[in-house]
Amino acid sequence: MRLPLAAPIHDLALAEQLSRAINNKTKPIGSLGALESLALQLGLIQKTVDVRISCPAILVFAADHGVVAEGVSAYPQSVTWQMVENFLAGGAAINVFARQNGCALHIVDAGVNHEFSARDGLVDRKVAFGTENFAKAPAMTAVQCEAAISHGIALVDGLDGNVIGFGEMGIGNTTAAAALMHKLTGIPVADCVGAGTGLAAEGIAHKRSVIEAAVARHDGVREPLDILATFGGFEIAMMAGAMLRAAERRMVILVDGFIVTSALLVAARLQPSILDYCVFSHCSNERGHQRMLAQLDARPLLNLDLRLGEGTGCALALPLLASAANFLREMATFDSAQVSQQGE
Ligand SMILES: O=C(O)c1ccc[n+]([C@@H]2O[C@H](COP(=O)([O-])O)[C@@H](O)[C@H]2O)c1
Ligand SMILES: Cc1cc2nc[nH]c2cc1C
Repeated sequence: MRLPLAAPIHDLALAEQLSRAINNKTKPIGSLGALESLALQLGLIQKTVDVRISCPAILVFAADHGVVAEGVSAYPQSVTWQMVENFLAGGAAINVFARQNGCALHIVDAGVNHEFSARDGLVDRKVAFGTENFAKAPAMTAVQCEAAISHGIALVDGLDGNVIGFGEMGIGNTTAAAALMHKLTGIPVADCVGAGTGLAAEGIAHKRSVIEAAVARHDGVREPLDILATFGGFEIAMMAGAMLRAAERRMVILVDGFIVTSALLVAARLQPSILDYCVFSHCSNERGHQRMLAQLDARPLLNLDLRLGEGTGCALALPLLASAANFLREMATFDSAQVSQQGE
């Protein structure tokens, strides 16, 4: 399988041109804070000072996880397909926020343990009816893992816009994400596990022991793609593939919470330059997300104690991304508005 290549966005001359454009706007230097760094990043990604957000889309990747058989989630597996139906009916939080912000929403069945009837709005890329239980066997075969990555790549080729937001739905996927985090960063499992959909302390301790035992069982696994196949999920692998292709196409990658960031961890091990294209929408309340973000040197835009997933952080951060592009394109300069500069 040929993996997409992400070119670094570094360009000193353009960075200077962008900084000059940002500093010439009618505001004290630096006063738009994180929006200024965002505008600079957008300019470097799009290779222009004329930055714009066009046709943003959020993709929600849904899949099931065999490891739920170990009792690692507060909710039953059936919630995955039931929430997919809710997405298709327009009633979930992500539907509300995407509608509110004029963002297209695509629901992808990456591997839900349910037979859906075909219909508009559901993108069928089912690799299998859920992964294997990684407490007992690798979650997926290498072939399944490659299939999921390839589907992710192809899905991005079908998009017209220049911003892609990542969301997911999958009961049990915080267990997969925590295992990936541990394997890819070396951070102790205890610091990677959290409440997920709402486990109490006892449940979190059990989840930790399930992951620790599985990590010991699959001891020799070292390479990022092997780690992904052993502990990941179909939605996580599909997101990793889609992220890699999005960066190759110089799209902005909007990152949601703990699970989406775990897919990015995998992708960044394969292609470190992918991080140049990422905008981190928020810091999730899931324990572990803060440290995961720190591993990636990421500064999230929002801190709202969200822990929902679905791409909700992306939808909420989208207006900030638009504000960054719009201030750079539309604000008057000191010259054009005849406003005196510092010390003039
Ligand atoms: O995005 C997050 O940071 C996040 C944190 C905790 C839970 N979730 C969502 O909750 C589900 C996984 O939780 P769990 O407890 O079943 O592993 C899955 O559908 C995720 O979208 C999402
Ligand atoms: C109801 C519900 C909605 C979700 N959305 C994302 N993960 C979820 C988990 C549950 C349990």
